[in-house]
Amino acid sequence: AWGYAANNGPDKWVSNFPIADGPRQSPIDILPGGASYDSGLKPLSLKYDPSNCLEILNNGHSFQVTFADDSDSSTLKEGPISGVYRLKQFHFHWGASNDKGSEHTVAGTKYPAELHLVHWNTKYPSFGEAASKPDGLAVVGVFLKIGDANASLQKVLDAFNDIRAKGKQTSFADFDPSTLLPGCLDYWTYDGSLTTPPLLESVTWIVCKEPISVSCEQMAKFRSLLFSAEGEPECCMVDNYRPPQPLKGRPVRASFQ
Ligand SMILES: CC(C)NC[C@H](O)COc1ccc(S(N)(=O)=O)cc1
Ligand SMILES: [Zn+2]
Repeated sequence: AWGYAANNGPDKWVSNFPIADGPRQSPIDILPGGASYDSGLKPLSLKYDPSNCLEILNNGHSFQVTFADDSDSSTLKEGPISGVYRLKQFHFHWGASNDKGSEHTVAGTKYPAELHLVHWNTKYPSFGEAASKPDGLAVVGVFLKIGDANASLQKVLDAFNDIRAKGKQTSFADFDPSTLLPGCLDYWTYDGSLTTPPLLESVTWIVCKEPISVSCEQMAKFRSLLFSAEGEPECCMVDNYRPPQPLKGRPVRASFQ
């Protein structure tokens, strides 16, 4: 099965997922100078209902917080998208040290971690259906930068003791993911893909320019999770990021000047 090790990592994915060499793969290195300001881009409209928060789980690649998506109570609208997209889950990617970990990079700069808020287009019946459509998903990416401890993030990290190993999950209620968003919602946007297998080219990427803070101690907590399941040799969950992929002529637009 795919992973992030030398024998099953990003350079090996193309053998089982040939779309890995496709025309709209993610992540990318964002060059601010190469992005074009588009005054037609609207501000993001993110409205989340904490009561939709269901559980937190270690899926062996990252940890994710899953939301009830059977109504339009936690949604993304406006921005570069048309229609209504529902929040399905959020998760992170991070490094073994603070000099790497994000998937998108900005003029070559890597952040220690990156948050992904995954939404699906309600013109389709489900996340699974939407995931195979070119306009099926919209993922909001937020960079994490070393600084003050993040009180909102700490609530998520406090649940880690129950999900240390692959396959573990626990209930996680009443969390408002908007508390993880930066104050300024200026963004870059481009057409891309899932950054893990099946690497489907169905994602409108919306990457926030402003990072949120995370402390060194909080980053250490991320690194206490395991890729491995209980009873297997322990393997720390670190460096679960795909490196930037070729832009292949895609435009990157900016919502700000
Ligand atoms: C094809 C569907 C049904 N299954 C997909 C699977 O759940 C993985 O989903 C995802 C969802 C989001 C991302 S990312 N890092 O691009 O935000 C990657 C994989
Ligand atoms: Zn992701």
